[in-house]
Amino acid sequence: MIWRSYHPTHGSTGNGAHDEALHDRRTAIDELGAALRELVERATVTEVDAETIRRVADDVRRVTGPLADRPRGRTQLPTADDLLGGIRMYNPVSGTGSALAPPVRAEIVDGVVVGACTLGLAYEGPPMYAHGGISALLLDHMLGYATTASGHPGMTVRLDTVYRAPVPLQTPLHLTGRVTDVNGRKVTAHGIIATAADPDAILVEATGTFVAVPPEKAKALFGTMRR
Ligand SMILES: CCCCCCCCCCCCCCCC(=O)SCCNC(=O)CCNC(=O)[C@H](O)C(C)(C)COP(=O)(O)OP(=O)(O)OC[C@H]1O[C@@H](n2cnc3c(N)ncnc32)[C@H](O)[C@@H]1OP(=O)(O)O
Repeated sequence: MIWRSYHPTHGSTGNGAHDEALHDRRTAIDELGAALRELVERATVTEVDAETIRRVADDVRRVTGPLADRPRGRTQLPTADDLLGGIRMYNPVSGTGSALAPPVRAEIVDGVVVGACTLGLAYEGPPMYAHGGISALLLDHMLGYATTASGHPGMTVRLDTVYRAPVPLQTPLHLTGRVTDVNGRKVTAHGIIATAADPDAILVEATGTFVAVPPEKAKALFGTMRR
């Protein structure tokens, strides 16, 4: 069963005009995110001469100017986000507006979070393969998604990662995350990275411990957050 698809254009408030404007904003953010990811990837793989690189750097600085008009600080949520609905446009793993995210697409199939992405050369660690920290990032996200979807959201307090084989770049990947134990405030989850072509051959696996944040801690950590 597909329980939920994590896509930025989902969600409705019941207010037609507001929903349309929100949908349009998310679509625009999605478009800019895709363009930024293309820029990052092209800038990573290019072997053009230094003069061309400098010219592009100047051009990029010029075009980003209009985005500086209305910046938000760290206590302000993006207006396009829906925190409780799970829409985070700039999440560095799944956010379609993020230049850093692959982005991972994930959904719940029969109680397991199943994700897909392809990592470009911008994520390179050892030549031709993903940086180990990127694999840990993807798995932390998959496990966090699984704990949230199971009704036991929490923050990562521990992530044990086992690297069995290098993760190839420019190759469709298959990721999973599932909750394996709930013990009071503590939730344990497990996930893997494999290639889509051979999903049973585990390249990286991780076991994580997540802890529900008690109200007083939540207030101290997130109390200054505003829309
Ligand atoms: C609706 C559906 C939508 C679905 C769509 C959603 C998609 C959404 C995807 C998002 C996916 C994001 C996934 C990324 C998730 C992060 O990246 S979270 C960011 C990284 N993590 C952090 O910054 C957390 C830092 N840690 C902390 O702030 C504090 O530890 C916490 C979490 C607030 C807990 O503090 P505390 O309440 O003082 O906890 P404390 O009493 O010390 O410990 C509680 C229990 O945990 C245990 N514990 C604590 N630390 C550890 C440890 N390191 N190891 C083992 N046990 C530990 C303690 O022993 C204790 O156990 P018991 O004694 O109760 O048996």
